Amino acid sequence: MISLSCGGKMRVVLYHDDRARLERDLHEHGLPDQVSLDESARGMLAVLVVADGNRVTEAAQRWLRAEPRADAFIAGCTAATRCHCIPEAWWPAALYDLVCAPDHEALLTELALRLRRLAEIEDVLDAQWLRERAVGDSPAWRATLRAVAQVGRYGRGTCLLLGESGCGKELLARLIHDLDPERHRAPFVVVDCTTLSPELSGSELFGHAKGAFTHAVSARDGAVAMADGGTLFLDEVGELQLPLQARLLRVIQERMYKRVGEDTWRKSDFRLTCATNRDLEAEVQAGRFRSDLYFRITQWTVRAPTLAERRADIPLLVRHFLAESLAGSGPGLPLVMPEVMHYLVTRAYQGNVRELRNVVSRLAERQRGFQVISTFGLDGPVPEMRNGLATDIVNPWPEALRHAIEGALDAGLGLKHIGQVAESMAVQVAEGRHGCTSRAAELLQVTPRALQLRRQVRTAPPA
Ligand SMILES: Nc1ncnc2c1ncn2[C@@H]1O[C@H](COP(=O)(O)OP(=O)(O)OP(=O)(O)O)[C@@H](O)[C@H]1O
Repeated sequence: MISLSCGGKMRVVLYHDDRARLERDLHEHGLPDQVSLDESARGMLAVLVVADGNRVTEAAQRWLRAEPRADAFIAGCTAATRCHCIPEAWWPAALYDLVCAPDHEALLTELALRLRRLAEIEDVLDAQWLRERAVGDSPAWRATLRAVAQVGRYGRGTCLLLGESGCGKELLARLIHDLDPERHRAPFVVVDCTTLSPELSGSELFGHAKGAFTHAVSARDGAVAMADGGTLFLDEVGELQLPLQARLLRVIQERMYKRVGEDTWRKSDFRLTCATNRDLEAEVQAGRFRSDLYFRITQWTVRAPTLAERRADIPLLVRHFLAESLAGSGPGLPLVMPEVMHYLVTRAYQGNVRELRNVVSRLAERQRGFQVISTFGLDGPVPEMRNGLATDIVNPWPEALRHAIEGALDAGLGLKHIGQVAESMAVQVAEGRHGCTSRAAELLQVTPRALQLRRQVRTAPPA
C-alpha cells in the first residue's frame, strides 16, 4: 500500500499533454502548501493522471511504466472518459483516489480539493496525539488510518468497521469521532450489541418512561439520546436481533425515536459508526441481517488489518504496551531482548492486538523492576531467530542495545542507569541459563544471597 508521508513535502508529478496549463490551473484552484510540483522536492511521490478521450488506459500504462516506484496514483477523468477507466484493467495497487468530474474545469477544482485533503490527512497521520494512540507505521495500518481520517474529517455518513476481534475497531471508531470537526466535543456512546438482552434492549437503546415495565421506577435516556450531537457506536452490530434492526433502521432514516412506554417522538442527531467481525453480507444473504439496514450503515466501510498483516508494527506496539504496563514504576523503558522480540513478532495472535497487549502486560508484570525483558516466563517456546520476516523487523542485539542506551540518554538517565541495564541483562542471561541458582550466582561472581537480594531490590517498587 501507499505511504505518502516522510515529514517533508508531498511530491506530485503531473502528467498531462499541456503540463504547464495543468500546473497553472491547479495553482489557481488552491493547491495546498504541502504539495510540491517541483520534481526535485524531497518526499514520496503521488502521480496525478489526467487524461482525455480514449487514451486513459493507454496513458495510465505509459505512466505506470515511467513511474514504477510511485507511492500513489490519483487518476482523474471527466465524464466523457469515465467509461474508459475500466479500473480492474489498469488500476495499480497504489491507486489512492479516482476523481471523476463532469468536465475539465470541474475536474481541476476537484483534484485541487483532493490534494488539499490528502495533504491535510498526511499531517493528521503524523500528529503526535494520533501516533501515541493508534500506534503503528506499517503500510497496512497507515492505509487504514488514512481511510479513517478521511471518513472522520470529511465523510458525514455512516461507517462500518470490519475486522477480526481485537484488531482495533473500537479504537478506529473513536478516532473517527475525534477527527469529526463538528462532533468531537460531544459524547461517544458505545453500545455492545452482544450484551443487549432481548427484554431490555429497547430501553437501553431508546430509553424508557417511568413505569414502562416492572423495574422502571424513573424515566431514563437510552444510548440514542445520549449520543445526540456526537457518535453512536454499535459494536458487534451483526448480533442485533431482527426486531431491533427494524427499529434502528427507522431511527437512522428519520433521526426520530420513541422511548419504551411513551408515545412522543423525540429527536437525536448522531453520527452512526458500527463494527463487526462477522461477514455481514453473508448474514444478509442468510436473512439474519436486514439488507436495507446493511446499506444504511455502509456509506463507508473500512477494514482493520489483523495483527498478522501488520507484524512490522509489533516492536512499536510492544514498547507502547510496556510503557503502559510499567507507567510510574521506574526510569526509562526496559530493553526487550531480541529473542523476546523475535518471539513476539513471530507468534500467532488469534486475539490480535488485544492478545499482544495481554502477553506484554504479563511479561512486564513478571519482570517488573528489571531493566531488561528476557525470555523468562514466556508462554511458549522461543523459536530460533531464522525467520526472514522477523529478522527484518527485530533489531539485532547491538542495535537493540544501542536503542536502549539512546533511549536512556534521551531520557537524561546517564551512566548509572545504563550500567543497570547491562547488569540487569547479565542477571537475566545467567538466570536464563541456570535459573536463580548458585550456578547463576557463580557465573556472575556474586553469592547466591546477593543474587537473590538483587532480585528483591529490582522487584521492589521504586522509591
Ligand atoms: N494501533 C494500536 N495502538 C494502540 N493500541 C491498540 C492499537 N490497536 C488496538 N489497540 C488496543 O488493542 C485493544 C483491542 O482493540 P479494540 O477494542 O479497538 O479492538 P476491536 O477490534 O474493537 O475488538 P472487538 O472486536 O473484540 O470488540 C484495545 O486495548 C486497543 O486500545
